[in-house]
Amino acid sequence: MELHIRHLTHSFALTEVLSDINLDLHAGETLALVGPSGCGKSTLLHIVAGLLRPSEGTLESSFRGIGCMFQQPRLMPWKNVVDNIALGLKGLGIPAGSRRRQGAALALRMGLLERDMDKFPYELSGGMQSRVALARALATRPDLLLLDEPFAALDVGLRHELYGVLREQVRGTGAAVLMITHDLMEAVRLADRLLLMAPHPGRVLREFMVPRLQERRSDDWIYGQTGRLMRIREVRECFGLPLQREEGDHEADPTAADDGGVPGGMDDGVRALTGASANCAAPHGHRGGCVA
Ligand SMILES: Nc1ncnc2c1ncn2[C@@H]1O[C@H](COP(=O)(O)OP(=O)(O)OP(=O)(O)O)[C@@H](O)[C@H]1O
Repeated sequence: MELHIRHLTHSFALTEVLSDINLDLHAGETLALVGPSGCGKSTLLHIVAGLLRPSEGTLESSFRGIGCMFQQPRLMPWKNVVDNIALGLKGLGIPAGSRRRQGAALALRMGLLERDMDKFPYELSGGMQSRVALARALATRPDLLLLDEPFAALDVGLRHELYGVLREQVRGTGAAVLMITHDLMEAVRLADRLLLMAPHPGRVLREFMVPRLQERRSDDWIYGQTGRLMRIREVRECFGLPLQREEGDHEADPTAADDGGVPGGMDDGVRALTGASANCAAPHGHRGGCVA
């Protein structure tokens, strides 16, 4: 199962918000879209979800089931927690009793409590609503998950717990994940690849890969790799961060040897794949070559 996007462009009225987007996603892979507000990440996700038709370009997908979680939880106000989570299961022909059991089990995995099961969305905090929305996206065990800032409303403890739930689900189903996050550290923790997007119009500036296996990514390693990313000029410029170097800082080089002490000296740290189209002629999907 795979998704291929080629030369995708999208405009709202006369404003081009996405320009020449190329993207590949395969089963079992997690791809994080990162970039400043307004660079078109959600628009791209909506297009992949089939909610928007791109102005130009092609999108080919062989994924069969899509689970979505958008920025707004979009829960059904007249359904309680369990029924919101189990919404998609009805379409799969699962009987009501079993739907409720599966919905309740997922709610518990999301850290919700027995007493929350019958609550309606207006009775839930923002974080609880987003957990219900994430549970709903996972419930049908889709082979493609589209997640727009799924952990944004959660405290750090819950985040960690739900990272585990997502990882477990991906491992169990072999699903591909296309996720948006504003948190670079989260992207380094969860993704196999990162697409750095820039605005006006929204475009892919650079692609990074994170070769290290997720279970081997310790907090220290993640902090270190995020620090490396944050020192790359293009990343700083993209987020409007000041271009200053502190004494003792090294020029950022995402291909540099990993500082996590990998046995055998193998480098599995974050590394740049394709470069900015302006200064790198490598076609999309080319591995290696262009570095920061
Ligand atoms: N339905 C719409 N009609 C007109 N313009 C839109 C519409 N949806 C989004 N836009 C515009 O498209 C651009 C990209 O928006 P989008 O929500 O995709 O960005 P984003 O990168 O997801 O932002 P954020 O990180 O703040 O969520 C913005 O300039 C936004 O104003």
